[in-house]
Amino acid sequence: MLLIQGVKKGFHVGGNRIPILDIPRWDVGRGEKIAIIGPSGSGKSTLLHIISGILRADEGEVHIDGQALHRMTEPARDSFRASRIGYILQDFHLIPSLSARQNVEIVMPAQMGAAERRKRIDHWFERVGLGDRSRHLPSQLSRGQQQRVAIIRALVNEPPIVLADEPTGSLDWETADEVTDLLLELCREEQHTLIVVTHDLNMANRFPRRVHIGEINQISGVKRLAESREERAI
Ligand SMILES: Nc1ncnc2c1ncn2[C@@H]1O[C@H](COP(=O)(O)OP(=O)(O)OP(=O)(O)O)[C@@H](O)[C@H]1O
Repeated sequence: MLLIQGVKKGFHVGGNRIPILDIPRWDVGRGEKIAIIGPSGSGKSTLLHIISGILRADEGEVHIDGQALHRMTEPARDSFRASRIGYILQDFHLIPSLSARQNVEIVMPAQMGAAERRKRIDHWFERVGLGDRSRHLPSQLSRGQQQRVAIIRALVNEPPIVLADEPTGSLDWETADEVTDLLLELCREEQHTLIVVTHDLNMANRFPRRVHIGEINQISGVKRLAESREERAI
């Protein structure tokens, strides 16, 4: 479902290229649920950005669901992301002036009829236990409830792959556990592939597969520093 091959990514800072990712090959099967763990600055978010097409790798290939992301133009990647990838962030990124249900509705296909849209939204809000809250503004919801709305928004278009960057990072531990269980449950029901980046070992331990970023990425912090020094010396 996901294949990354020969991917390299670096950032230019002050005239030097700092290598961040060097991934010979990483394969993820359809429906897998994976938690990626590893130290701060080791490239976990950068990896998610490359999988989602927000960032382009300097070299290498990214295939999702049979599509070659690395060959797409930026607008094509944007539209692929909108329709085929669910993305969940630590800070929810809900639009404050829209109700919870409107925050979901804006990502749904424009050609879908109003009645069908309403039915799907009602179903999802019931499913995550927010049946009576869908007309509330984000500011009227708790953080855990806001993350549930963000989860609906990520899943409502039935993307084959769901990516989450620290989805429990701003929740207390009890709410974090609830949100983790809900996310895993929904992704199991719908057979989504789920890749989560997290510092929360409690969250990671709930996943059937945990991967340390060092198993995927050949560049460690020490190597990164050494390589940027070498490049500076040339
Ligand atoms: N746009 C950018 N320009 C320069 N350097 C960047 C840029 N984005 C990320 N970096 C650097 O790339 C490295 C990896 O960042 P990334 O956010 O992927 O790490 P991470 O493992 O997700 O960290 P954390 O766990 O703290 O979120 C860091 O050293 C960061 O400073």
